[in-house]
Amino acid sequence: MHFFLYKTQFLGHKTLFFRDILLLQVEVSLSHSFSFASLCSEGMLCGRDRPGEDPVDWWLCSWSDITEVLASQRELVSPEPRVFTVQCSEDYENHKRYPGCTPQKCGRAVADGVVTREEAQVLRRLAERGLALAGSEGGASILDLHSGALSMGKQFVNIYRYFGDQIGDVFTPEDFQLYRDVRGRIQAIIAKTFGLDPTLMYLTKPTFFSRINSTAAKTQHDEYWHPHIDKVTYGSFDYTSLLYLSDYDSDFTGGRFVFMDQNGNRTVEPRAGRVSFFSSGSENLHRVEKVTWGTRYAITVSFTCDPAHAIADPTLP
Ligand SMILES: O=C(O)CCC(=O)C(=O)O
Ligand SMILES: [Fe+2]
Repeated sequence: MHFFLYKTQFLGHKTLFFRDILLLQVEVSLSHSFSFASLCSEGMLCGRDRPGEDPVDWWLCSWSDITEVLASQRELVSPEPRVFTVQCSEDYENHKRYPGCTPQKCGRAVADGVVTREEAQVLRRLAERGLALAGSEGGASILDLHSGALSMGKQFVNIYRYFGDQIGDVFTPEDFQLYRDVRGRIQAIIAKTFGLDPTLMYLTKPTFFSRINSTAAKTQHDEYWHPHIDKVTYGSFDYTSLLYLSDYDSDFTGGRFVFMDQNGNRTVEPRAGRVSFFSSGSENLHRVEKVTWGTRYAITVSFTCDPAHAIADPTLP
């Protein structure tokens, strides 16, 4: 159950986190003709929080727990992606527009025909070797081949600097070629699905491998499960994609990806070789369920429309 708080003074909105609960604070001006029912939309249960106590009214809302599976691990979504259109949020209006790239059509899609399971296995082994060099003390570790960031204990090190000469024994030029090739195919399918010019989309940071297991979090970096909006969390993102490198239910349990819509949850079950992609604004609020058993590998591959935020493909030093 997700709880939302509304405050009666419309000055904007912000999202706050409290443990696993997302608090969405919407302030509505008293002069604004305001019907609470219009905020408390479909599927939500609302009530007044601490009535009479606060000079400003707070409303506590819970969103429905109805869950729809957009793609289960067992099915193969191929050759065409399965596309779900959603209305774009206003997030993009506060940013410079880049014709041919800025989302005009928003939504989410799942495609199993872009990356083969064999390719996913090669990338997973790459992630396993890289992350075996260090890793977080908590349950979530990352490896960013672009910046070199690698989780180590409670912090990060630069894998290229820290492991210098050893890097050639861990990654091969063929691994990096596959990584670049796969990111190009993901870029192409996002462009085709959303009607974009692929040459006007740029890879952005962070783009990283993740390894998640059920070990308890030791620092905030390990808390991957909070609901979030990628454009808010990471700034430059316009399109997010996830390439899954392991299978829900056989390699790990928990760890499903959840879109948190106003009228319920919509999940994508990870499947090795599955690419899930979506526009990065608040139309795609999401979270990852806690992993309860096993190890989950994925790559977050992010794209921006702003050339100033572009990053280059990684190369071996
Ligand atoms: O690994 C996933 O399924 C999602 C990760 C995510 O939400 C993110 O990297 O922003
Ligand atoms: Fe995310």
